[in-house]
Formats: sequence, C-alpha cells, structure tokens
Amino acid sequence: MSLFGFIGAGNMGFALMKACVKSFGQNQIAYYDLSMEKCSFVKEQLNISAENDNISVVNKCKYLVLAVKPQFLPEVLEEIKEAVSDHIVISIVAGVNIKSIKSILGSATRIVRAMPNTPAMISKGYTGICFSEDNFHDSEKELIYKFFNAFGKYDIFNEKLMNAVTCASGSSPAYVYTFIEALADSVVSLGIPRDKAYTMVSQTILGAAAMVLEGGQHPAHLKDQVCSPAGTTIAGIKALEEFGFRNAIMKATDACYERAVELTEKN
Ligand SMILES: NC(=O)C1=CN([C@@H]2O[C@H](COP(=O)(O)OP(=O)(O)OC[C@H]3O[C@@H](n4cnc5c(N)ncnc54)[C@H](OP(=O)(O)O)[C@@H]3O)[C@@H](O)[C@H]2O)C=CC1
Ligand SMILES: O=C(O)[C@@H]1CCC=N1
Repeated sequence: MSLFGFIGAGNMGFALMKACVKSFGQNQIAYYDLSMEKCSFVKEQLNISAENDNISVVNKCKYLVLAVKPQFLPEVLEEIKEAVSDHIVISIVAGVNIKSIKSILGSATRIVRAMPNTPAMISKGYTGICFSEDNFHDSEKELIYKFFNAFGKYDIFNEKLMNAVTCASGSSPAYVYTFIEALADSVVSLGIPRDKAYTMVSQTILGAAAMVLEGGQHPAHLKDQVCSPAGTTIAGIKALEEFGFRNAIMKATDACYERAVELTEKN
C-alpha cells in the first residue's frame, strides 16, 4: 500500500510526485499514465515503477490524485468508480467541479479540489484548495495539509472561487515565463549574453516577489521606490502603460477565467 496514488504523470502529475517524494518517500507513491514514455520518465527520474493500470493505483492508495486533462476525466472516473471506496479523491483538474466528479463516483465520495502550479515541483508553488462538504477526520485533514505543504504555500477557498484561483495560480506561471523571455530578449538585443539575461531577469523577479511576500509592503510603494523622478524606470513604466500592460494582464485573467467556466460547463 502507498498513501498516494496518481492517475496521470504528465507535467503536473510529475511535478507533484517529485515534491511528494521529498516529503513522503518513494514508497508512498503509486501512479499510472497511459503514456509509456511518461512512465519511463518517472521511473528514470524518481525511481518509482508504474502500476499496470488505473485500477491498481486506486487499489494501492488511500489518497487518489486525478491529474489528467479535463476532457479525459469522465472516462477515467467511469473506469475507476467501482474501485473507489473510502478513498479521498484529490482533483487538480482545471474547471471541473466537485459536483460533477461526485455525479460519477457517487455522492458519498470525499473530494478535495485543488489548483496547484508547476513550481510545486521545487516546493515553491501556490495551491488553492477546497473540500467537499463531507466529513474528513482530523488526521486525514492533517495529512492533506502536509501533502499540499510539500508543494509550497496553500490556502483554502470556497469552491465558487476555484476558477478565479486558476487564473493566478495554475495558469499565471506561463505569463511570468513569457515576461522572462520578453525581458531577456530585449536586453540580449542590447548586448547582454543570453544566459546572463535569464539569470538577471529571473533573479530580479524572485527578489521583487520576495519583497512583497517577506517585506509586507504594498507593490505600488515598492514600485514608487524604484521610479526616480525623470529617471530610467518611469520612462519604462510610461511605455508599459502606453502599450496597455495592466490592461493586458486583466484581459488575460478574463480570458483564462472564461475558459475555466467553459470547462466547468462542458464537464
Ligand atoms: N500544467 C499545469 O501547469 C497545471 C495543470 N493542472 C491540471 O492538471 C491536469 C493535467 O495537466 P498536465 O499535467 O499539464 O497534462 P499532461 O497532458 O501533461 O498530463 C496528463 C497525463 O495523463 C495521461 N492520461 C490521459 N488519459 C489517461 C488515462 N485514461 N489514464 C491514465 N493517464 C491518462 C496523459 O497521457 P497522454 O499524453 O498519452 O494522453 C498525460 O500523460 C489537467 O487537468 C490540468 O487542468 C492544474 C494546475 C497546473
Ligand atoms: O492550461 C491549463 O488548462 C492548465 C490549468 C492551469 C494550468 N494549466
């Protein structure tokens, strides 16, 4: 028996398993993925062999993590429904709500819906979580918190907010990577070597984020401290505003949210 079973070992399943190994050890993880390539990768990276199928994963664990794409979730749930008993099902599937999972697994199934992000792999992630209304024992909740703690910070939300959480936890690392690429490209064009550009930009983002998280100061105040009167930064900020920087971020959130709602409606 293992504590945790993962169905799907792709980008996010693998990221979570990697962090889980550090907190719980290889023996506590069972998994299966349809792709033999993914299973070989997990074996190579984490030294954990895949189970033969999804049912074996369910039979081997108490906490079952669903980490397949939303469109594949119904067939996975249909496949495992008879094997699920007193498991706690942890779904990280974007847009899919607890009610719809219960409609296949049964209303008595206890579910935790979560939205992590890929930095979970190095325990620097952020996860939003919500619980189905059912009773969880204190010891189970403790274990669930330990599970999410392995990935970084987490908070508990009402399920109504989970699609909104997706916009700033699950999806936004991609925006940050796009920002890193764009800023790095722009200084490469000024002569900075590419490897230095990535380090410079990423370390700056890390530092700026730490100032907000650890310094407890308002982002606007921190921004103002960087902007010298008639200086270089305010010239850059002016250009960003001219090209709709904040508006672009807000539009991205609108689009991300709309897509999450579409996934909720479809699933
Ligand atoms: N990527 C991210 O940053 C985040 C993703 N999520 C959520 O996590 C889930 C997984 O996303 P992600 O890891 O990116 O997706 P991936 O496609 O990388 O991984 C999903 C894996 O599941 C496998 N799979 C498909 N059907 C089955 C099945 N019936 N049984 C077993 N395995 C199966 C896929 O195999 P194959 O490739 O052969 O289809 C694939 O390897 C999604 O629901 C997404 O919303 C949540 C937060 C962040
Ligand atoms: O893009 C997606 O749908 C998934 C969910 C959050 C991050 N990736």
